[in-house]
Amino acid sequence: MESSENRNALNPASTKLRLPTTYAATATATAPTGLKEISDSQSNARAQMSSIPTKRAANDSAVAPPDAKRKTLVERAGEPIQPKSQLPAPTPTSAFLTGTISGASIVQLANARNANKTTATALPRASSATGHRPTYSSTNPSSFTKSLGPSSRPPVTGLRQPSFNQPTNRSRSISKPRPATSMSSHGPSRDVSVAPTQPAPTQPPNGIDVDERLNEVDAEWKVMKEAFSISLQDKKAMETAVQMAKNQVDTLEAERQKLNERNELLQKEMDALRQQFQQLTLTLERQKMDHEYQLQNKSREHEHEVQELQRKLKQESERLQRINREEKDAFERQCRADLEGEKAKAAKEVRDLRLKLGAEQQDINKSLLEKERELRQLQSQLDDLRSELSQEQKNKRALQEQINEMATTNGKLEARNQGLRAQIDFLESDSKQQSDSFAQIEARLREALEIAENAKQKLIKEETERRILFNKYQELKGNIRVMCRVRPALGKSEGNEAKIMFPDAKTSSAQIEVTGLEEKSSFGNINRKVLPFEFDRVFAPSVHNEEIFDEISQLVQSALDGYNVCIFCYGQTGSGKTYTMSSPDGMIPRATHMIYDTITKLREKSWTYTMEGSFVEVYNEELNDLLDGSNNSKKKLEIRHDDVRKQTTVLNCKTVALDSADKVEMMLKQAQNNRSVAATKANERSSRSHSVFILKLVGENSVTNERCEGTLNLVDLAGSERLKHSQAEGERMKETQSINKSLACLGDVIEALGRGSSHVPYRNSKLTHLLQYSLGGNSKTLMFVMVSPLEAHLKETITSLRFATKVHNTHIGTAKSTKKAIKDRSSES
Ligand SMILES: Nc1ncnc2c1ncn2[C@@H]1O[C@H](COP(=O)(O)OP(=O)(O)OP(=O)(O)O)[C@@H](O)[C@H]1O
Repeated sequence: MESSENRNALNPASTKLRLPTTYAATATATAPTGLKEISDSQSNARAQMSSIPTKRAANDSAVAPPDAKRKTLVERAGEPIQPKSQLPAPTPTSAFLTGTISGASIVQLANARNANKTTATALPRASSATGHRPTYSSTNPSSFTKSLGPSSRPPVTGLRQPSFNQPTNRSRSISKPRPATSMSSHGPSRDVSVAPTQPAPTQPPNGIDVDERLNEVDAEWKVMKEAFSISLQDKKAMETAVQMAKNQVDTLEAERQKLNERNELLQKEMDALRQQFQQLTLTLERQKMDHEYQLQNKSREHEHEVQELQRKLKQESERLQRINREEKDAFERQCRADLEGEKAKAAKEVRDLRLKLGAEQQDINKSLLEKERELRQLQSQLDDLRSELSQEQKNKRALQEQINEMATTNGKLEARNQGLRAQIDFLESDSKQQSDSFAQIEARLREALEIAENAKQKLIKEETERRILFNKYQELKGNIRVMCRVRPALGKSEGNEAKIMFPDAKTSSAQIEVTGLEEKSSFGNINRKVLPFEFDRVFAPSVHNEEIFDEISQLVQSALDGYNVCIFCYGQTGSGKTYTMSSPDGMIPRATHMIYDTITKLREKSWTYTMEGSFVEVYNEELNDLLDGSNNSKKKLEIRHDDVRKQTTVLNCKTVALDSADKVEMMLKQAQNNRSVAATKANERSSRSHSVFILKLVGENSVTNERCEGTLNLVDLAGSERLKHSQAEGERMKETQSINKSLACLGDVIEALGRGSSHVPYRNSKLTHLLQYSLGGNSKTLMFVMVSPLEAHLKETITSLRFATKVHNTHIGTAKSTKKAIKDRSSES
């Protein structure tokens, strides 16, 4: 792509305009690149050229302005060199100017020319004015060329003719031959033009010294010659530059031509394209019209098609609706037929089922009869087992007697052995008779030992059998048993006693009848209902703890046999729970004493037992260790269950190894002190928490390698009185609410166990969570419902008895149905 500068340079018009100022442009270094390159090759000329315009300018200012038509040196340099014959005859002015281009001599010559123009006589005046004498002798300024020729040279009188070829001493420097270049570059006409510079020696009229004049002329000549030489050099450089410019112009002209041609071509192409465009526009217009026409046609066609399709669709839709209606009718007919068939089939099935049910009903009745028979058999079995048990107990006693006998026999034998040994010693020195008697004695001794060993083995076997039978017996009695105990009135200060009927000691009845509160009938009569309640056993106020314990000792035995046993006392405040459980002759001390005795006896049967006790309370749904007196360092107790061993442990709870009976008493005392006690209006010193005495029993038999792990839980529940009755407030009210909630949870758990529910809500309260493995399952539970004998407590007594009845009705075993029947009667009455 060409730059704008180059494009300008290539413009012929601009080039033409610039050409006259080439030198000035060169001096200011703004010439086009082509020119600059050319000038660079002419370094010498360029240096001189640069000075030329300055000189010329100086001359122009000094010399009169030239004729307007006259061409400048540069212009003329651009002109082609004409043959000599064509050259115009140089005017004196031009010849003069050609010879004197620069320097002060030119000014002088100009002055001289002006002087010549005016008058020939003015020359001396002018010379005198300038201080120089005129160098021209010619009086005809209009024919300057003629004066240059040798022929025209005027003769010099009395003077030696100056010769250019033979210079005199004065003009030695001038007469030196000019350089060949200088000479050769100028034609002969130039030589001719120089000739007029030789002044014709004239004799001045006023007698001026000719030699002096000649010297002056020589000097002037010399100056002129030098100026001429410089001018020639300038001319040559200019010619070269002009030539180059011409070349450049030619090149540019050629370029311009090319560009013109190209421009024309492009113009033509543009015209062609314009024509093409017009044609295309026309074509497009035509095509557009065609398309629009086609589009309209298509649109019309599509409209027709759409109308056709809509018509077809309508027809198809009507056809499908018709088919659908027909199918629907057919399907409805089919469905009705099927329904009728199904109905008939179902009626037949109903008839069959009725027949079948009748048969099944008969079967059920039969099986019911059979069950009743089985029940009777079981009852008789139970009786048999009971008799067996009594028999076994008799056997046991007999065996025990036998063992005792054997032990005495063994002692006797031992004594006899001792005697025999003495006899042996005595008879040691004796003969054969002595040794025979000794052998006899030894054999008898072995026999006696063998009998003793057999008796022991039999005893162990009997013990195992006894355990099995005992457990069966316990199971038959029911795994949840409820007994009722009514405490005696402590004095008249307590108030009137309620009317309670107890069972006759001679009968096996376990029914208690409580005469209820006064009720006013609709006729205004005052009635008192008699409310009967039946439990596994009822203890009258006269019954002591000893007799109570006799009843529960079997459960303690079960704990020793490896069962989890839970005995708890339930009842309102002051009904005798703590008395029954923790008094000095209560269940806890008696149980531990019994356990000690049994453990000691069981040692003979190769059973070794360890016993650990802990005592905790549940207060406001929080577990507290009753054996840890230091309240500050109390750690939070956590319940952990071992699902495999069915055992419960309380983390961070103090456990005491009960290796002596004294430790139990100490433990109970400490627990009593630590137990949360608070005063309520219902009882002066009332326990407001549930206390649980946990006895862990682990037994191992070294002979049979048996191991048993049982737990005995003796629970003293908090008072069960209702919130309204207790008139508790603030903290007491919170305690009472908490107690009631946990007792309700206990009832729910027992109820769920009785129903055989898959989910037993043990976790609903801390108490039931703690006793999880001692309530239900394979464990044995006994609940004592404690009753106050006072009239004032009658309402609470009835509530407690109803709760206990509910628990009692969850009995598992053969007695359950009987008890249920009794319960139904009681509720009816
Ligand atoms: N069988 C009984 N023979 C003699 N006195 C009894 C008998 N039962 C309870 N008592 C006495 O009755 C009072 C209240 O008994 P106890 O403290 O055992 O009641 P409680 O139900 O444990 O009350 P709380 O739940 O408030 O502890 C005590 O003085 C106790 O000695």
